[in-house]
Amino acid sequence: MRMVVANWKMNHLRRDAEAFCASLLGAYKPVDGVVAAIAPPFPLIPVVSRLVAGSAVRVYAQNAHAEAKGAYTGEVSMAMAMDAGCTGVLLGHSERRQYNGETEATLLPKVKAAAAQGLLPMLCVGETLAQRDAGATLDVLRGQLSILAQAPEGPIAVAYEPVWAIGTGRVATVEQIAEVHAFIRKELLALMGPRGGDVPILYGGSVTPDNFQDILKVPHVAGGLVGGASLDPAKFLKLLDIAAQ
Ligand SMILES: O=C(CO)COP(=O)(O)O
Repeated sequence: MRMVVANWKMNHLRRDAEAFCASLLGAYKPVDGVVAAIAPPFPLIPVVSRLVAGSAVRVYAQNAHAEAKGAYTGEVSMAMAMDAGCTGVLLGHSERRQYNGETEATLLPKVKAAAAQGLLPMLCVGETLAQRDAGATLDVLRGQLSILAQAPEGPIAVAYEPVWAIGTGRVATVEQIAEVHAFIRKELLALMGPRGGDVPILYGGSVTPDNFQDILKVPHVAGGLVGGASLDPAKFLKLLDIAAQ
């Protein structure tokens, strides 16, 4: 199975989402074994969900809270995300680790809450440039993945996004991706047992239609988590086409 996930981050207003979905759905031909998902900002989740209803396109949240409800001003629960039309949720994106203090301690309850709600948790991991330069990449990833030793039952996905490749146009080399994805697979098997072999591992970081084909050829790469290029429906469609090949 392959996945192409559009992470819109904090971009687009309703009119942009409407135009995007009109272009996408006008040309999108679902292919067995290729999952297409859009992760819009919270206010656009119901908008996009309504627009893609009846199509094969899935909607994910970019984050959600671990608690079921209560006095958490500004937060959105897993149940709310699902109620608005989501089937999955990104967790631990590097921007949330950087700006919102997400750590393994906050992420494990979120992974559990997502799974309990029936949302696909997609745990994002990745090293900074300083960590890579210090030779600490695999240690950092080992730490970020460690919470999956307590992974709940049910499907789970992982996205490897080297922080230095996000929004920089500086894509990781296929050798770098190959090394890390093989390492992540080994860790998942060690942490989760045989089902760690089935966890899709996506690559993210300056994915474009120009480099996606080569990235998908790397062993243990199950797709792309795409930021910038996913804002353009033509590019998102091209990425889906490439994933279908
Ligand atoms: O962070 C990303 C997706 O979650 C990657 O963003 P870019 O594709 O813009 O580098």
